[in-house]
Amino acid sequence: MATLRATPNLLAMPPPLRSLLLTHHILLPTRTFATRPGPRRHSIPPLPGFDPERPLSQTTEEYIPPLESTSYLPPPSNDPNGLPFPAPPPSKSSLAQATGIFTSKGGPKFLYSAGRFLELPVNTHTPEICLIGRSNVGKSTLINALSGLLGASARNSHGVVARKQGSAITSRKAGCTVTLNGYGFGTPPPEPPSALEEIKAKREAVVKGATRQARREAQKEYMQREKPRRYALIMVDMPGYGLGSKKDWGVEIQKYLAKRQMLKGAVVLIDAETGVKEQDRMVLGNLRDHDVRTVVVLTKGDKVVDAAVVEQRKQNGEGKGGAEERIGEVLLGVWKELRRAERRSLTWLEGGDKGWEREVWVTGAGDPRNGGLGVETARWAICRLAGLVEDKRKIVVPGLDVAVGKGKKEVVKVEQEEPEIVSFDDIEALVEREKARPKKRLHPSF
Ligand SMILES: Nc1nc2c(ncn2[C@@H]2O[C@H](COP(=O)(O)OP(=O)(O)OP(=O)(O)O)[C@@H](O)[C@H]2O)c(=O)[nH]1
Ligand SMILES: [Mg+2]
Repeated sequence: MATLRATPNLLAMPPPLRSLLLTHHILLPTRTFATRPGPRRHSIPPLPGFDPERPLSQTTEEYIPPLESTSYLPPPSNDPNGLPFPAPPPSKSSLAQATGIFTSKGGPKFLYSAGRFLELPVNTHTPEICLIGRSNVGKSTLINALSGLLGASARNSHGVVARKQGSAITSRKAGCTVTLNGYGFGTPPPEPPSALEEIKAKREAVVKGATRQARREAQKEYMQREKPRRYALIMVDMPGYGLGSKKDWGVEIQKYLAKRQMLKGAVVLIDAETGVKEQDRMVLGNLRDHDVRTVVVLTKGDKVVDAAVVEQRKQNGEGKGGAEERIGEVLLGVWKELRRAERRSLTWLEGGDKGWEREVWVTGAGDPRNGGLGVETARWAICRLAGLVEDKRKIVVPGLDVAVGKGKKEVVKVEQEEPEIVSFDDIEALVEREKARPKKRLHPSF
């Protein structure tokens, strides 16, 4: 908007300057500070049965639970149909315990962003779990959902707001996360009295040392002491592999998997829409080679369910459609890959302490209905992997007794698909290779 506010003053100016200043003042718009309304936000009508405040366990009447369960076990060998077995959920108190760890202290605390393994802060006492998966599979979205962000907010976490609230940045474009990002969750258990006593003694030695030299040494020791634990759990969001990833993705991640002292396990995310891909096979092989305990979580389960519902409605009205079957196919593919990877190791075994867990979890962290599909149980699965909750379930399969809880005897024997015949020479070569494998060494800074 042009303004003539300065014209009277211009008359007092020397004539050669008047035309110049007049042009400047009349033709150039001056800045006004009037407040303009911002772009209008569209309000989306809520979906039937959608209540963002409601936890997953309390479903509304209209809401159709999309799947029978959010975790599945491989089909028992006596099942003629060979369908994945829906596992019963953990107890409500156990789920609440896991949710408490992820959502206490008002959510996660963004701790660091490291481009290289050597840039990672030393961690000697907090259990650490890493999220690993192809680019765009939903790693960052899952971190947000685990920490309590609901559906749409978990997947649309961008810009300054996300940075301020410490949530993981997500994007539709593959290759969004390019560093190892650490997030701290929950309150740690109180330090044992002996640890507190030790710190007190070290502090006293700094003041009461007999000589100056002794006090200096005590000070050095006090500064190098192990700092008290600040979080119950640290989750590391990794850069994705495949499309949009950096060329040297593998180098730093391999170092991390081989040397990170407090790494309790890896959560491998697999897209429920596309299933296992070549790069996932490579990663399962890496986890096997480094004996990292592995849990598989399917992401974008909501999309599979939605596609199945749409198809069902087109054909003959309401219903869940073939969601269970579609997810089931992917699950069978996952177990097949895990068993294929297992064949090349003598230690990374099904159900083993350093192997892979047979229970696979289904999530749809970006699903706005009821705050995300399977998020609550995924929290529990991660806490179990970190050793923070105990599995007390006793799962009974008709005709078989399958116990998955800690310390219970495993009696299920699942038949291998595509049995592979291995010669004695091959077995001997495998044993030799295992013996020759260098022992896992700790990072020099630990
Ligand atoms: N419908 C649905 N969309 C999801 C889900 N999880 C992630 N998405 C979408 O998938 C896209 C990628 O999500 P990110 O969380 O950024 O994926 P990422 O694995 O961290 O990707 P990189 O950082 O590139 O490795 C985003 O557009 C999300 O909205 C889900 O469970 N359901
Ligand atoms: Mg990411």
